[in-house]
Amino acid sequence: MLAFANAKINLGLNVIEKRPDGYHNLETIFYPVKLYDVIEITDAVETSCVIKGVDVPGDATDNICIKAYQLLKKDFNLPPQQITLLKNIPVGAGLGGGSSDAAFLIKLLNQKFELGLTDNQMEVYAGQLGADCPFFIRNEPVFAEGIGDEFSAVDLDLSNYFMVLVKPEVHVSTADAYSGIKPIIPSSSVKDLIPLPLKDWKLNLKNDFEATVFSKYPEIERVKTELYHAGAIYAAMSGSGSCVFGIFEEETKLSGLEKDNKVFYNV
Ligand SMILES: C[C@@](CO)(OP(=O)(O)O)[C@H](O)COP(=O)(O)OP(=O)(O)OC[C@H]1O[C@@H](n2ccc(N)nc2=O)[C@H](O)[C@@H]1O
Ligand SMILES: Nc1ncnc2c1ncn2[C@@H]1O[C@H](COP(=O)(O)OP(=O)(O)O)[C@@H](O)[C@H]1O
Repeated sequence: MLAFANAKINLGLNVIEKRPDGYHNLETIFYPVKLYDVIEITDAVETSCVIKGVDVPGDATDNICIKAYQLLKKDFNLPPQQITLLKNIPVGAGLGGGSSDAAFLIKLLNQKFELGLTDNQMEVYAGQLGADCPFFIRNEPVFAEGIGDEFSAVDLDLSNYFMVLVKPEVHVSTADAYSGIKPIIPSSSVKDLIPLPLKDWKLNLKNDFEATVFSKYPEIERVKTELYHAGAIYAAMSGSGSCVFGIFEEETKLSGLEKDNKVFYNV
């Protein structure tokens, strides 16, 4: 049985406060994008994870897919599975690839073994694997609050635009990005800015991680600048980086950017 686990981008991201548990309350829009990992589960003698494609740091036995399987196995009598992951989503990119793999594996296991879990129940399991994971259960554009796990619907459809993702070689650790941030209550909520015409996002919609991440890795800021030079209506870093996305009205080619970066078109 197969699943196609897509990436996400963040449209606006305000880090509001640090919580007593060390996590941060934030507000952002999660928007699914058409860049996919492929996950296959098959019955096996022993549970294992085989990874192909993009290199994932660490041992396959520590992969978040194994953690997702073990989490459900605690509550359900699951037979051993071979999990084959074809990794296409860049790692440490702010695209939520690992979180998506975990959420889609929960959905696959629920379907294959007819566990009868509702979306709400799967979101609770996903939340135990990472703050970003619950979003990928319903996988629809949402305004997210709390640690990124409290959702409200948002009416947003970018399918008439062209989206370009650029992944600079540098890898940004999410925990490091949060530790470099000074939380602040924003003057305007992302929720109130998103209904603005797209051409006004550039001056209004910000990602709080950009200042500290750009000062440490100027090459990421250069990518954002180049996307604007190429005609993007809006460009920003996704999440804690290092991926930068550009939204265009017309199809575009960015010949200069392909040299030092991985570029994905029309995702
Ligand atoms: C920044 C965001 C924005 O969407 O995405 P990415 O850029 O990583 O994709 C998320 O908040 C990342 O969520 P996720 O990547 O699932 O985080 P986790 O694995 O749960 O946590 C990694 C580390 O980030 C910090 N963390 C994460 C989420 C949060 N709301 N506050 C935090 O302080 C904690 O230090 C935690 O130990
Ligand atoms: N299936 C997986 N895909 C990607 N990363 C994984 C996976 N399993 C575990 N990881 C670990 O999670 C970390 C964050 O991964 P990822 O979700 O790609 O980043 P981000 O939070 O920036 O979107 C990586 O450093 C990686 O070692």
